[in-house]
Amino acid sequence: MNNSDYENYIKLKDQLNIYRRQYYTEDAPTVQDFEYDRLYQELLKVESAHPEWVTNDSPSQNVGGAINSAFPKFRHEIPMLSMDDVFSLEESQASAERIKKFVNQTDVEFNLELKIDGLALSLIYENGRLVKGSTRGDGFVGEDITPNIFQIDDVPKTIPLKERIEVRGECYLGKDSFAELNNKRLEDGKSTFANPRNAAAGSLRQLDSSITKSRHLQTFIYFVIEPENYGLKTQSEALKQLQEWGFATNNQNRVVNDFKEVQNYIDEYQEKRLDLPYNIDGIVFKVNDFKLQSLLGNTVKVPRWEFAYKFPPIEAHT
Ligand SMILES: NC(=O)c1cc2c(N)ncc(C(N)=O)c2s1
Repeated sequence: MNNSDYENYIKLKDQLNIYRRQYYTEDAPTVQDFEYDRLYQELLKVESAHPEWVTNDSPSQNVGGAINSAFPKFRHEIPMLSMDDVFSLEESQASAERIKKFVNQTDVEFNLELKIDGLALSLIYENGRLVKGSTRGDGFVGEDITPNIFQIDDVPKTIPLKERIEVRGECYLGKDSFAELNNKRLEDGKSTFANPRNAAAGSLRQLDSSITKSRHLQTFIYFVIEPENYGLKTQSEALKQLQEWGFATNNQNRVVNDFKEVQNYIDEYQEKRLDLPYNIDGIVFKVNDFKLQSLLGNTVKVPRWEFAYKFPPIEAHT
């Protein structure tokens, strides 16, 4: 083993852990997402060549980040996993082929959804009433932010379902609300947020709920946990049911069967993303059939039945 290779790996791992703490815990990253993604892919490459170097504190062994201890902790009954990222159409095609091979089926339907640039959240309802809201945290233990969730207008406080249910999605700040917030902060001589995702995270993880209320946060809910308990058979059906229950859902999803349709969807939203009223940073591929999702299951860190295609960074036109 070349000592400097190992030393460079440790330096890369430590640098990525600093970036993660800034992004997930301090809501104030100092590096752009695409730069973080590039370094993270480099770490994965080194670790696949040297698995014996991998330790528990590596970013590849953890989801999300440390939590703000000021909030009560909330242990997720089912871990809130992240997902694998791919960075090209070819890689997304290869991932889709691997999934088809795993289930030994050539005609697997995928539900394509916009990847919202926000922060993950979980909502739990009992007897039709919202009883718990939490962040992802490290995927296993998140922050109980229930009082703040009640301040988000588009989160239904009651739903027409008596059974206990957990749903998950993304909390985000729309582009206009973000611009208004930063202009107000500039007028008040305060620091501005680097981007809507950090502003949403900083607003949702506020200890003062009235501040959360003032920030006009929004949500897109896109997961029903244990959907078969509610008679749901596919992801596209679950999205429709979530909307009928009163959740804010993103209806730009598309069920696709072949790769031409995937290419069309990616091209369409790579164009449209600049005009959408919220930030997206990619496309989520989900196996549409829940029985196939169960067959595929999860690896230690990510589901096998979903992955994200990440758009290239938007060129800043100076
Ligand atoms: N599993 C994850 O970490 C996800 C993250 C996201 C995201 N940021 N936006 C949209 C979706 C979606 N439509 O499923 C997912 S899924």
